[in-house]
Amino acid sequence: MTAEILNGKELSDQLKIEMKQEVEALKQEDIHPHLTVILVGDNPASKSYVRGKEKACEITGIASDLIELPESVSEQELLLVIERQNNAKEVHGILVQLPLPDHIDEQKVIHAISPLKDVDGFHPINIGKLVNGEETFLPCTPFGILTMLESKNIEIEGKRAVIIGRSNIVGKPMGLLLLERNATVTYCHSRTKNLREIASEADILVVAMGREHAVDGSYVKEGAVVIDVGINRMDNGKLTGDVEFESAKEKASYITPVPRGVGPMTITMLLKNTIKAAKGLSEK
Ligand SMILES: Nc1nc2c(c(=O)[nH]1)N[C@@H](CN(C=O)c1ccc(C(=O)N[C@@H](CCC(=O)O)C(=O)O)cc1)CN2
Repeated sequence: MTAEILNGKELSDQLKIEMKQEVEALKQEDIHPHLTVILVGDNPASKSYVRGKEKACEITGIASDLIELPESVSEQELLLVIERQNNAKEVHGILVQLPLPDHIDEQKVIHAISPLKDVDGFHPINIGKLVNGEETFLPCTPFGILTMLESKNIEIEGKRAVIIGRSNIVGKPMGLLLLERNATVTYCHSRTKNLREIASEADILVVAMGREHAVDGSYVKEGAVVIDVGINRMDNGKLTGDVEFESAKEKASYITPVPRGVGPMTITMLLKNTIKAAKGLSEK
C-alpha cells in the first residue's frame, strides 16, 4: 500500500478562503475579529511562527497586533501586558508564543489569559471543558489534526489510536479529542516499553516526540493513518518530521508530510478560534 498524502497546506489555504468570507460577513454585523500575539525574546523559530500567524490574519481579514517583549522581560511585566489585553474590549483573542524563557513560569502566564480570549485553548478552564467534552477553544495543533482527519472522512469511532508524546499542547489534548470521538486511546512516551509493538497496533498513529525520524515503517500497521507532528531541522537546513516518511508511507493509508502537513493547520485553527472568540464576545 502507498499512502495518500494529507496535505495540510492545501487544506489550510482552502479553509482560509472560507474564513475570509466569514470574517467579511461578521464585519457587516460590526464584529471585527482581533488577535493579539505576544512574543518574548528572539527565538528564530518562534519569530517565524508569529510572522506566519500575522500573515494568516492579514489573508483572512482578521486584525492582529504583535507585542514584542525582550528576552529579559520580567514575569510581572508580562502578566501586566496580558492583563491589559484581557481588558481591551476590541481584542477577542490573546496568544503568548511558546516556549517562554526559563525565568518565566509558563503555567502562570497561561493562567493569566482570560479563558474567553484563550484562543490557544491552553487555559486550565478550557482544558477542563475539553476533558468534560464541553464546547471550548480546542488547542490548535490537535484541532488541526482532527480537521485533517475529518476532511478525508477518516473514521475515528472504535479505532485504536496511539499517541506518542504527552505534551500539554499536543499529545494530551489530542488523546482527549480522539477519546471524545470514541477511539480507544493509548498514550506512549519516553518511558514506554515496547513502543514499536504498541505503535504497530494503531489504526491512527500520532507521533509528537520531537526527535527526527524516531518512527519508521516498522512501527506502522498496514493501512494505518500516520500523523507526524514533529518539526526538526536537519544538518542540511531542511525540515523533517519525527516519522521516517519513505518507509512509513509504504505501509500507511494516509500520512502527513513535514513540512506542509500538520504545521500550517496549527495556524489556521488559531484563526478559527479567533473568529469563534469574536462571535462569543459579540453575544454578550
Ligand atoms: N502559543 C503557542 N505556541 C506554540 C504553538 C501553539 O500552538 N501555540 N505551537 C508550536 C509552534 N507553532 C505555532 O505556534 C507552529 C509550528 C509550525 C508551523 C508550521 O507551519 N510549520 C511549517 C514549517 C515552517 C518552517 O518552515 O519552519 C510546516 O510544518 O509546514 C506553524 C506553527 C510551538 N509553540
